Amino acid sequence: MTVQEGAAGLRARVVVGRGAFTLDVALDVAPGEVVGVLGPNGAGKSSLLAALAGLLPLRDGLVALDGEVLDDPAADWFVEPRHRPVGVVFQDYLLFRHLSVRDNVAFGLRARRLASRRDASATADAWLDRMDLSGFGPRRPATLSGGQAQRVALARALATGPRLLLLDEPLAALDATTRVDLRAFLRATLPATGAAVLVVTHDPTDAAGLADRLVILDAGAVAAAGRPADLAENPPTRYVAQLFGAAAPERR
Ligand SMILES: Nc1ncnc2c1ncn2[C@@H]1O[C@H](COP(=O)(O)OP(=O)(O)OP(=O)(O)O)[C@@H](O)[C@H]1O
Repeated sequence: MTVQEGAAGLRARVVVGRGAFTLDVALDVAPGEVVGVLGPNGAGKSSLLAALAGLLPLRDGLVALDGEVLDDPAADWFVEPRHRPVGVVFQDYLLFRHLSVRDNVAFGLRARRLASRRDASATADAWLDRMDLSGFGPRRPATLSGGQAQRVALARALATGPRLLLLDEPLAALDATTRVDLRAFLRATLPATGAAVLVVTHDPTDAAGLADRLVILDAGAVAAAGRPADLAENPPTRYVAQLFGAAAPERR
C-alpha cells in the first residue's frame, strides 16, 4: 500500500480524458463532510464519480483516501474498484432484483469476504434498522417504493464501512414528499457515517439541503466552489445565478 502522511478524508486531483473531453478537477473532502457536485449536462460530474470509484482510470493526478493512495498513474499504481473502501449509489445501479433486501445489503460484506454469512446478515439487519427499514430483510426489491429502495441501496453502500461515499442523483427519481423526507434523513445520517461524501445533483434545493459545500463543474473544470448560502448570495457565474434564482420561489 502507498501511503501519504497525515491526510484524512479524500484528497484528489482527477484528470481523465474521454475522447475530446478532458476533466481536470482538484478536490479535498474531510471525513464526515458532504460536498455537492453540480454543473450543466456534460460538465463531467459522472466522470468524476466514476474516476473516484476506479471505474475510469486517471490519466494524470492522484486519488488518496485517508492517506491510502488509490490511483497514481505516475507511479503506475491503481487499486481495483472492488478493493477500494468506497461506497457507491448510482441511479442506474440500484438493487439486485433476484436477492432479498437483506442479501442486497449483505452483498458487499460477503463479496469482499469481510464477514461470514451469519455476521453479514446481522450487520445487514442492523443497517436496515438504522435506515428505518426494520423487518424489510426478507422482501424482494420489486416490492419496495422508490424511497425504500434508495434507502436499501444506501444501506448496502454503507454496510462495508466505506471511507468515501459517492451518490449520483440519490433523490432524482422520487416524488416530492418522499424526496423531502429522504433529504432530511440523509442530512441527519450522512455526516455521522464519518465517510467523505460526494453527492451529484441537478437540484439546487437538494444541494443546499444536503451539502456543507458545493463544487460547481463546467466543461471539465471547477467553475465555482463554496458554501451553498454564500454561492446563493454572491453567485460567481451565470450558471450559479440561474441555479439559485430558479430555487428562490420554492423557498419563499
Ligand atoms: N462512456 C463514455 N464514453 C465516452 N465519452 C463519454 C462517456 N460518458 C461520458 N462521456 C463524455 O464525457 C463528458 C462528460 O460527461 P459526464 O457524464 O461526466 O457529465 P455529467 O456532468 O455527469 O453530465 P449529465 O449531467 O448529463 O449526467 C461528455 O462530453 C460526455 O459526452
